[in-house]
Amino acid sequence: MDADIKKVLYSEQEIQAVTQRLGQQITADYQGKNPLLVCILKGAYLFMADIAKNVSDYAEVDFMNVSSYGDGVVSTGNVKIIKDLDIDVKGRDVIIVEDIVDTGQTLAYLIDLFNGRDVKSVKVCSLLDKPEGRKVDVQVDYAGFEVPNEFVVGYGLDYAEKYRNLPYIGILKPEIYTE
Ligand SMILES: O=P(O)(O)OC[C@H]1O[C@H](OP(=O)(O)OP(=O)(O)O)[C@H](O)[C@@H]1O
Ligand code: HPA
Ligand SMILES: [Mg+2]
Repeated sequence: MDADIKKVLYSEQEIQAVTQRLGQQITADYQGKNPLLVCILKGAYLFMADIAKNVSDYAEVDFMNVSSYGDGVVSTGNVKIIKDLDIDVKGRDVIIVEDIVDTGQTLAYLIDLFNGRDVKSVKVCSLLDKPEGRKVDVQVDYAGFEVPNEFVVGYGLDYAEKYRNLPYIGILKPEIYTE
């Protein structure tokens, strides 16, 4: 599978170190608050597990599946809810756990949605941030790594559902999606 990867950006070890750092920051900031960690499927499935293990105070977890890329490398701009949360977010301190913030459209949609559901607070923890991809202005409160304006895969991130199980983050060879 590595044959499709142009360059490895972050190794499994580097990702582990960053999830520890972010987990410790969240623990310090949410002492005694029982935050709700909301995993945005499918991309954040591995990151969520690592973040949750590194938050060493009480936290709850829930899962939401939203999609806007389908099988392509460009956002359709249309964020679809495939599975909603089970837990009521009203009055909760919500932390959205994302794999990547690219155009920012998914995040903007989710923040609006949660504010409309009367959360007490909503913050964002994303493994990757691609600032050059931004179309809407959104803020990432807990960010792992900045990535260049290229299509990246691995550690949860896919192209047409492939590569999610790679243990590292890499740039996908453009010929894979242009040929
Ligand atoms: O900032 P944006 O441009 O909105 O992109 C970020 C979102 O896009 C990807 O989800 P995708 O729609 O590919 O669904 P998936 O997580 O199931 O792959 C990714 O996992 C983020 O949720
Ligand atoms: O670079 C990316 N890779 C995979 N999924 C994505 N969703 C938004 N940007 C990306
Ligand atoms: Mg995807």
